[in-house]
Amino acid sequence: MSDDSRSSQAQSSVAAVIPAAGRGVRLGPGAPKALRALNGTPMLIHAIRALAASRAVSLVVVVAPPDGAAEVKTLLDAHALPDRTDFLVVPGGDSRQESVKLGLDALPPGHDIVLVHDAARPLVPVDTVDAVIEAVRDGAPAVVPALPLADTVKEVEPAAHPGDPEPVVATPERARLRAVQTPQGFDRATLVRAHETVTDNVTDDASMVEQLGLTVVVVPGHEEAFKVTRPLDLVLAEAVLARRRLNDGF
Ligand SMILES: Nc1ccn([C@@H]2O[C@H](COP(=O)(O)OP(=O)(O)OP(=O)(O)O)[C@@H](O)[C@H]2O)c(=O)n1
Ligand SMILES: C[C@](O)(CO)[C@H](O)COP(=O)(O)O
Repeated sequence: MSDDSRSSQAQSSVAAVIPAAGRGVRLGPGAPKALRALNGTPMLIHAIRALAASRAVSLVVVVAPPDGAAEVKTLLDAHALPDRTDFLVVPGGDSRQESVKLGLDALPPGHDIVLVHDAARPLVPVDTVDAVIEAVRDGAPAVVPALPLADTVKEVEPAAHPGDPEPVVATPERARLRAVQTPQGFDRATLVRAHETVTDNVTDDASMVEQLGLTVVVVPGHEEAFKVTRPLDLVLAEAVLARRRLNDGF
């Protein structure tokens, strides 16, 4: 990338889309996952604060549960959030991909870099957010934070019937595998094109950019950017928050 284009990217403002429309089936019965409390505060508010902690982020688009946009607007009004950040709330869709697309469609002009961040990753540190933004500003069309795996991974032939044993097909070389987190960062035009082009249902936005044949760059992720998916993740999230409170001297 030339010095000129790098400096114009460096000044471009960053918007974040936060898909928060999921039910949280794997977490068990209750309110939509993003609205459940962690240390008394909704997970979504933690996630918004984590993104808005980056001084580069000037707009956050929250993609609310389809029937929960009004409730989310009320939540945003009721919690302290940075003045320098603007907020929009839009209703989401049936899949994460659809929800992200609805958030993208609501983005006003003027934001050339877009982050997509799961509400279900409420504790991502601001340094990770900034590292993703910096890599996009350095010219990568798509950037994902990721960590090496702790476990060996097996590819299996999925069971035809529940309870049947699953034969192992392969053991991928672990050193080449990464567990991918969010926020994922994109040159906005690339992300829009990916969402307009790719029709299969995928689990993250970066894989849509891969399907366009473009390079996706990995930056170091963070253990605290884990996704709250199952009940034990709530225990871990509360423990991380308790440790942060101790470290902050509260
Ligand atoms: N229709 C959907 C489904 C998911 N998400 C969001 O995508 C993120 C990652 O999804 P996941 O952790 O799988 O959340 P859920 O879909 O809620 O979880 P589950 O599959 O257990 O129901 C979450 O912030 C979730 O709110 C969304 O905005 N719209
Ligand atoms: C985007 C993501 O968080 C990256 O790890 C993940 O793919 C979301 O997957 P889920 O099936 O919606 O939990």
